[in-house]
Amino acid sequence: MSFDYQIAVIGGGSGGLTVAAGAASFGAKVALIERKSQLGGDCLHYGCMPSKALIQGAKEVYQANEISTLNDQEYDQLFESTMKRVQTAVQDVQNHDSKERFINLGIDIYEAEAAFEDEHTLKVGDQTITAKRIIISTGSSPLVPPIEGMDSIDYITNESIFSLKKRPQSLAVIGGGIIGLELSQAMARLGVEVTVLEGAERILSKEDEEIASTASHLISSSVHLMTNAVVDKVERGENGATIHYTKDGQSSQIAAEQVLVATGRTPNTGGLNLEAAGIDTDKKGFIAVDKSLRTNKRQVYAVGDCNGSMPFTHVAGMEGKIAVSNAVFGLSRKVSYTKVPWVVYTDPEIYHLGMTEQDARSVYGDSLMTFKTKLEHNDRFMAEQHKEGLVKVLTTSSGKIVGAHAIGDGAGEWMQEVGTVQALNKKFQSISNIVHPYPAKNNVVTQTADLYWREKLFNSPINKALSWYVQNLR
Ligand SMILES: Cc1cc2nc3c(=O)[nH]c(=O)nc-3n(C[C@H](O)[C@H](O)[C@H](O)COP(=O)(O)OP(=O)(O)OC[C@H]3O[C@@H](n4cnc5c(N)ncnc54)[C@H](O)[C@@H]3O)c2cc1C
Ligand SMILES: NC(=O)c1ccc[n+]([C@@H]2O[C@H](COP(=O)([O-])OP(=O)(O)OC[C@H]3O[C@@H](n4cnc5c(N)ncnc54)[C@H](O)[C@@H]3O)[C@@H](O)[C@H]2O)c1
Repeated sequence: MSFDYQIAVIGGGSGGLTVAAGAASFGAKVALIERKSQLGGDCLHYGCMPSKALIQGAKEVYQANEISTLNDQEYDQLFESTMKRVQTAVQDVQNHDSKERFINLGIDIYEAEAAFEDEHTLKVGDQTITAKRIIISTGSSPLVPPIEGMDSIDYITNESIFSLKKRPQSLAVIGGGIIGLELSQAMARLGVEVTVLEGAERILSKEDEEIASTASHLISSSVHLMTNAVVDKVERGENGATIHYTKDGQSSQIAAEQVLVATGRTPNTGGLNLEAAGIDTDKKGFIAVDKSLRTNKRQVYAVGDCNGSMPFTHVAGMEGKIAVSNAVFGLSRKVSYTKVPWVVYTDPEIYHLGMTEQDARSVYGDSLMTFKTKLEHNDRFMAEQHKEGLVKVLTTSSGKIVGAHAIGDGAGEWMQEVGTVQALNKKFQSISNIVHPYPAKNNVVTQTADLYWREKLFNSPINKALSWYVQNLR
């Protein structure tokens, strides 16, 4: 049977663009179908890029306010200029992810919504195309919880917050996960009164408990954080919305000019007509895949947010590369998430790799080794007076890294050293032998690795023999 294309990719975001460019560079005939007029997906338009631009702009406003207290008018102006800067940043990256770049790679781009007719055939607008293999990378959208009255208010999500033109006086954020906290802190720094309502016991429930509790303490200096706060109902208020919630059995309410919903993600599968191809989804509607990223239909793969694995851009990229090897070369490369880090871009940043202490303890019990350094014990953080935070690395007794976590100024950058060592299958203590420039922030990682030797030597017979040698023979 002949097909129009060897590979058809549905979705022109982080995952889809990796697959399309990779497959084309190996000589495959590729179709890329994206329903929006621009490529780039959520990360570029409503996610990573605008949020990081906003966070940086807000940080500068915060620093300006530390030097000289800003008034309302100044906050209004700075809010507007920060939002313009966000759009400029997105446009800069957009230029890099232009359609021309992909057309020049020999890819046929279709601007249309794709829907399956069968496992090799797609309806693409008013055309029909066939492909030997199809890779779905349709991403995800904000999951809006079924709270009474939600339809009656003009709530915002990550898809609309970056288009705000005017500074709201107040913002209620439903959800204290990564999106909720990154955006809450940035908005608070831009002069907005922010309240986070988190239904669970703690914010950042995927983070190590000690790290999340440090984050909670630090972020609560600018944002009002409420945990165990279950939103029961929202309604249109005089100037915005009224949010009714129950906290510790007590009903209460707050008013806010804007309400941001940040309560998780739902896959973009609605218009795909997966049933026509007989493609299975899991209970939450994410596309079910095996470790080779294949769906139950062997010629169809799914990568990125739509498969529900780990909703991060670098994961969509990693999965995209594996899907290219498997779909183009017929390999059976398997995906593994054990060495995938992430960063929460609050200030200070949070670095996360592998198991939390709670999870690792349940797997390794008393043999788990925990090495911790508070940033207040490191010269550079002392010098800069950014002493809040800590590093925590979890290893087996032989030094194999099973988890690494940190909260601190720039942690997303300097902690990756631990991730790199883990990816190279080296032991944590090997970092001790690498000379680091003084006083780079990553010295705190070396300090933590030194603790491994201290602990090992302290408990070992070699240490006792050495002490005897020094005391008696030197
Ligand atoms: C506020 C926010 C901040 C974030 N920050 C970070 C961060 O700092 N670091 C990080 O790693 N991750 C971050 N993420 C997550 C990251 O954005 C996603 O994990 C990533 O975009 C997923 O890539 P994807 O290719 O799966 O989906 P997307 O990039 O969303 O691409 C999917 C594309 O498919 C298209 N599409 C959908 N259905 C169809 C169809 N039927 N036909 C044709 N086209 C279709 C969509 O229009 C879209 O362009 C953030 C997310 C949010 C919301
Ligand atoms: N820096 C980054 O890499 C980055 C930044 C932003 C987003 N992301 C990705 O996007 C994903 C989605 O982020 P998110 O913050 O939406 O999801 P999340 O799962 O991190 O957090 C959602 C939070 O909302 C709470 N919640 C759910 N329903 C609620 C309700 N009705 N009332 C109150 N609280 C409620 C949950 O308990 C949870 O704490 C993340 O998991 C992450 O992978 C990554």
